[in-house]
Order: sequence, then C-alpha cells, then structure tokens
Amino acid sequence: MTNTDFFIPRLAIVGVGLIGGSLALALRQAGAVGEVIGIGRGLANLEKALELGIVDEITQDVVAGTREADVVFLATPVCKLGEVAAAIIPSLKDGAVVTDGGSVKASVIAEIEPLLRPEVSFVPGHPIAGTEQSGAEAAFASLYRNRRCILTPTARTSGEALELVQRMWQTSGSEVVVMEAEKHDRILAAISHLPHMVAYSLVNAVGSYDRYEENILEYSAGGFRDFTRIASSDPSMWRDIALTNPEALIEMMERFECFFAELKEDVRSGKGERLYEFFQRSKELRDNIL
Ligand SMILES: NC(=O)c1ccc[n+]([C@@H]2O[C@H](COP(=O)([O-])OP(=O)(O)OC[C@H]3O[C@@H](n4cnc5c(N)ncnc54)[C@H](O)[C@@H]3O)[C@@H](O)[C@H]2O)c1
Ligand SMILES: O=C(O)C(=O)C[C@]1(C(=O)O)C=C[C@@H](O)C=C1
Repeated sequence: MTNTDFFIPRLAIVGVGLIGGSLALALRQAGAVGEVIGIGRGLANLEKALELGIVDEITQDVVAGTREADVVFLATPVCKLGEVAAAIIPSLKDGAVVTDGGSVKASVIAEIEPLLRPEVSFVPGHPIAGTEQSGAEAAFASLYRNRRCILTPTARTSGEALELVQRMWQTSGSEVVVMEAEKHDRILAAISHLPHMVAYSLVNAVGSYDRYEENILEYSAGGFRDFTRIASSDPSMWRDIALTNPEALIEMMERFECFFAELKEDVRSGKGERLYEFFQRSKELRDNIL
C-alpha cells in the first residue's frame, strides 16, 4: 500500500547487503517503490535477498539488471563503485538517476563523474547509519530512521535528480544534509573512520598481549565490548575506506596520537589534576551528543 506521494517505479540495487537491502526494505515499507531488482556477484546472497522479500528479481548481470531502472542505487564496497558505474552508464535509459551509499565521497565522484553522459544524472550520497554486520540478512527497514544522510552534489548534479534522491532518503526516515564532498570526507574521517582505526588497533594490541598463557579477551566486559563492537566490521570495507580517504584520515590519526601522547605523559608523571580535567572535558562532550 502506498502511504507516500513519492514513488520509484523501478529501483535497481547493485550490492544487496546491509546498506542496499535496508534502503529497499525502507522504501517498500513506505510503499514508495514498485519493482526492486537486486544485482550482485554472489548468488547465495541474492537468493537470500529474494527469500527475505528485499527484492522482486535478482540477476548477476549488472547491465541487464539496471537497463530499465528509474533509479540505480550503488551499494557495493567503495573500491567497486567506479567499476560498476563504468559498466552500466552506457546502457541506462535516458533520465535514469544513479546514486550511491559509499562511505567516502571525493574519490567516488572523481571516478564516476567522467563516465556520465547528459541523459544520466549522478547524486553522490552517504547514509550515516550502519552496523558491524554485512550481507542481505543484516538488512532491516528501520536502519535509516532518525539518522542523517549526507548528499554531496557537484556542479554537474541536476537539481531535479538531487530533489528525487533527497525525497528517497526522507521517505526512508532520514534527515538529509547537503554539503561538499571534501567537507564530508573530513567530517567522516573524524567521526567514523578514525574510531574504526582506533577500535581495530585496540583489539589487535590487547588481543596479541601474550604475557600469560591464556586469551585475555575472554575477560572483556562492557567497556571493552562496547568500545570495540565496530572492530567486528567487514575488513574489506574498511580497507577500501582507508585507501580512498587517506589524507583526511591521517590528519585525524595524527591528532589522536597527540592527545594520546599527552595523556600518556600525564599518566607517567602522575598529574592527577590534568587527568581529571581531560576526562571531565571528554565526558561533557560525550554527554552532550545524547
Ligand atoms: N556498513 C556500514 O555501516 C555502512 C554505512 C554507510 C555506508 N556504507 C557503505 O555502503 C556500501 C555497502 O556496504 P554494506 O555494509 O552494505 O556492505 P555489504 O557487504 O553488506 O554489501 C555489499 C554487497 O555488494 C556486493 N558486491 C561486491 N562487489 C560487487 C560488484 N562488483 N558488483 C555487484 N555487487 C557487488 C557484495 O556481494 C555485497 O552483497 C559500502 O560502500 C560502504 O562503504 C556502509
Ligand atoms: O554503527 C556502525 O557499526 C557503523 O560503523 C556505522 C558507520 C559509523 O561509523 O558510524 C560506519 C560507516 C559508515 O559509512 C557510516 C556509519
């Protein structure tokens, strides 16, 4: 049943995992989509998506699956987005809108924009929502509810296409924010990419500690587990993100190193007052997010 005046007759999702699958489910739940075609490489995952009612049709042929689509959502790992766009853009129908959900924007735009032709629009996007799980089975309809979705249009993005993609994310429950790709990449390096690097490092540092002949991770309780949930995220996704946003990420890693080095010095020299102030400032910033 349709409960919105926004409607996409034919939506193609390339990469029916957590992000692509959840968009399909959210739009279906809102009655905002007609047919959904799921395109991917792994047949087992596509069959699961069909069985779960995420998509109506599946194919491993990316050109055939996208040819008649009104909107194509690219939800593959970041390093595959350009390759997929190059394969499909020549055969998309006139007026088709391509958008993506990649976690990094400037490198994706640099790859995809030169491939465009006047009849096909591209709206770069990134839903700021996710979990540490992947694949179609991890998808759920409410993933984007009350989350932000950042769109990073360029001078070549048509206003009409931008509005359509904006409405698509709003229909999925998100608040849409528009900004430049470079600003997006710097903000995400700080708020998302750095925390993943820290979590992966922490688990490796603690997990390889071998002073005792036992696995000390088994002693982990709330603190360690809450902090490191994201270290269970897909390693190939995070390899791609690190490779495609290195400048902004290194800037944030260096900033983190400075804070950590100061903290270490204050611990070493027993500066209780400085430690208290550091923890207090951090607590206030963290408490204010909620
Ligand atoms: N997981 C998150 O928290 C999150 C949040 C926001 C954005 N993103 C971005 O969304 C994208 C997808 O992430 P995800 O978490 O849904 O991953 P996922 O692994 O759950 O899904 C990706 C899917 O793409 C398929 N795929 C890989 N290469 C392909 C190709 N060449 N052609 C077609 N299909 C291909 C995979 O088989 C998989 O089913 C990534 O670009 C990621 O950076 C992820
Ligand atoms: O909640 C998580 O598990 C996430 O990692 C989601 C998260 C994030 O860092 O917040 C991860 C990558 C994205 O591109 C967007 C969101």
